[in-house]
Amino acid sequence: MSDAATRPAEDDIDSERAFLSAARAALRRMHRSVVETETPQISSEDSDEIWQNTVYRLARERRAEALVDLPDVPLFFGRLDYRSGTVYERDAGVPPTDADRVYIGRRHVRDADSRPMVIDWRAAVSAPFYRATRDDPQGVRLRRRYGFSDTAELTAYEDEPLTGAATGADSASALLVAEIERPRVGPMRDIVATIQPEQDHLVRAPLHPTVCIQGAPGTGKTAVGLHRLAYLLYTSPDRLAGGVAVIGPNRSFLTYIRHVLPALGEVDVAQTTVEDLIGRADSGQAEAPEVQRVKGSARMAAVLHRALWAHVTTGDDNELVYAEGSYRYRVTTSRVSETIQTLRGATRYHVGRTALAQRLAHLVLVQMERRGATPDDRDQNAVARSKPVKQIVDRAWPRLTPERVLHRLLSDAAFLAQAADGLLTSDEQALVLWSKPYRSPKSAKWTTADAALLDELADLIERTPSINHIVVDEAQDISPMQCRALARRCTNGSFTVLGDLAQGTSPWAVDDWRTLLEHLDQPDAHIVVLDRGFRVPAQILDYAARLLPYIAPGLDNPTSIRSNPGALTIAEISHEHLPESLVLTVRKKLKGDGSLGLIAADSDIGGIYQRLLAEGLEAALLGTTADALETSRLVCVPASLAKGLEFDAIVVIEPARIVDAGPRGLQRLYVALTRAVTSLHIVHAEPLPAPLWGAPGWVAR
Ligand SMILES: Nc1ncnc2c1ncn2[C@@H]1O[C@H](COP(=O)(O)OP(=O)(O)OP(=O)(O)O)[C@@H](O)[C@H]1O
Repeated sequence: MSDAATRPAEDDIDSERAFLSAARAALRRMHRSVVETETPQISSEDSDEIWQNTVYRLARERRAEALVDLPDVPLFFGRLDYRSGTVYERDAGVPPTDADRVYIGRRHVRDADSRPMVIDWRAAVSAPFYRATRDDPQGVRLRRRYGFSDTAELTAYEDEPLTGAATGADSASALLVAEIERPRVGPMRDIVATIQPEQDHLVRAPLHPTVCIQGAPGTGKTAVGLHRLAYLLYTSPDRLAGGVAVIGPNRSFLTYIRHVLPALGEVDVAQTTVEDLIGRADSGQAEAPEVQRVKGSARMAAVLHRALWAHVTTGDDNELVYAEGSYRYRVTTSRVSETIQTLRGATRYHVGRTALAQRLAHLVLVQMERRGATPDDRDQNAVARSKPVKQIVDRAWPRLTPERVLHRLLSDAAFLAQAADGLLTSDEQALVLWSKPYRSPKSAKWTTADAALLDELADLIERTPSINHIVVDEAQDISPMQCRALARRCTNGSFTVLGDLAQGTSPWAVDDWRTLLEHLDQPDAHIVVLDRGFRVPAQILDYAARLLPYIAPGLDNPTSIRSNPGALTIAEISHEHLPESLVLTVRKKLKGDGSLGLIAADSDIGGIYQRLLAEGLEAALLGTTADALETSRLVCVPASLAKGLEFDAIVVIEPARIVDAGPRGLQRLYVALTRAVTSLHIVHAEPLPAPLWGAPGWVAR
């Protein structure tokens, strides 16, 4: 597009600035009018009307909040020009203009006569801003993108005429590149001004079916997922009234992305990890990967189902005798057993328990009626709650908690063998069985994998409430049992699944999306690939892609929209000089703008951090404070927490130690190598992992 870009004339910039001021004034007027309009109060003692008053008041407060002008957020970022009369109808007597201009921004702004000044980017009218091309201009004659200073002052624009023949290979927009390369400080920014066509198709894809995005590092998966949610909340508020959530891989990542949705006007979205969503785990309770793998397998669902229902028994001495005055009503053991058999497994466990009490009561009531009595619902409930009925129910269908069932399963080898027969091998059973059982369910320390099992049991016992849409980021790392936990929280809803098979580092990491989508109960999901990288310059991305044949042979090498010949440097240093060389590198890098991330094996990063502090450098250690990414430009990142993050410059220390730190080490290294926006510097004393041998062509010593 740069062939068509124009250098803005000062006059034009002035008139655009004037329009921006006018739009700001209009927004202030809209805000004032909401604040000053009296909310109709229905004066009444009636609780419905009091409720209505509250709803009015809250809606007005929310509307007023949405109309606050944020001084550092530009009110619009783009413009579409159409032939006059294409978009707006002219009022009689109003002289025609040379073009219909549609300004696109983060929200609607209208003038005093209710004519639109700025259109919300999510409105259908805004779609051509992201999608129109010279081949398919959609009526657009010119697309204009604006550049702003950090204080939201309009400083530039870039024009792209869409009339005339396509010129073939367009290079990346200068404003897009400038936006990506704008130095980072703190949390992730929205990309609403520069969403690319392939991303826009995903952002605006319908709510159903589920969309699954396989994307190389830095292709914008997270950005797309968050913008898609903002879009869906705008276009389908009623269908999402039951709730939505964003699931991220860890709390540091959630802190990193937490401002994106609020900047897009969505302040009420729950953002959490799958572990926090499920709850129940004792944080830090470690477990061997091979045990986690068995516990995370979907076969465990059938084991748990059997284990739970094994508690429902018929027995030989279940005769029910209900006494009322001098009368005795009897229900025989075989009748009781038959009732239990019909109910067993037909509903959730606790519903079945209540139903059993009611059915037994009903059998007693039938006898009362036969005797000429006319019992009603109250009598039925009294019998259901009576001691003889309760005794039978407690014996045949005991009250259970998920913890009680799982405690028994993981401590009682015979019970496990019975529940897991034909589902888990004896080796697998031995793996999951506790070597030193906890004394009681209360004293048990539950791991992350146990939490998903408890959640499964909880749902078998009582239905889990469901919401309407879940965005799952870094989904490749989620276990089948965790997928089931998500699926049951979104029974009739849909998902946006984001991930990269090459970045799978958990013991459960999948190597195909269809399997994971089956566990999420979304077999009809659309799988879409994003392979145009925005974050990482080509030199770094190509180098990291040397790992792909080893970690994800089915994936093609990604491409990058940016090239920077000096982006990658590698330094081999002796063990002895490495710490000192690292400090020098850090000092040098800090002279530039933006953020600097140091990534090393988890066991090494603490020492590196201490060394930097001892050298008087101001650094933060990720994972120790919630706001590490905001308090310092220099952040030490344990390799296991690097996922999803990005920094302007990255230093990766001792790649071989990152690889050797545990299973899926090459995948962890791939994540570490792909975090840089501008430059990646690798420092090592130990030999590099074999796939990285051989000079990439720009090695620094
Ligand atoms: N259209 C765009 N305009 C501007 N910046 C973009 C665009 N798309 C992506 N980016 C930027 O590229 C970077 C990478 O985006 P994002 O984190 O969403 O990628 P990802 O695919 O989730 O990466 P990873 O797999 O490494 O987590 C971010 O800084 C994001 O803002």
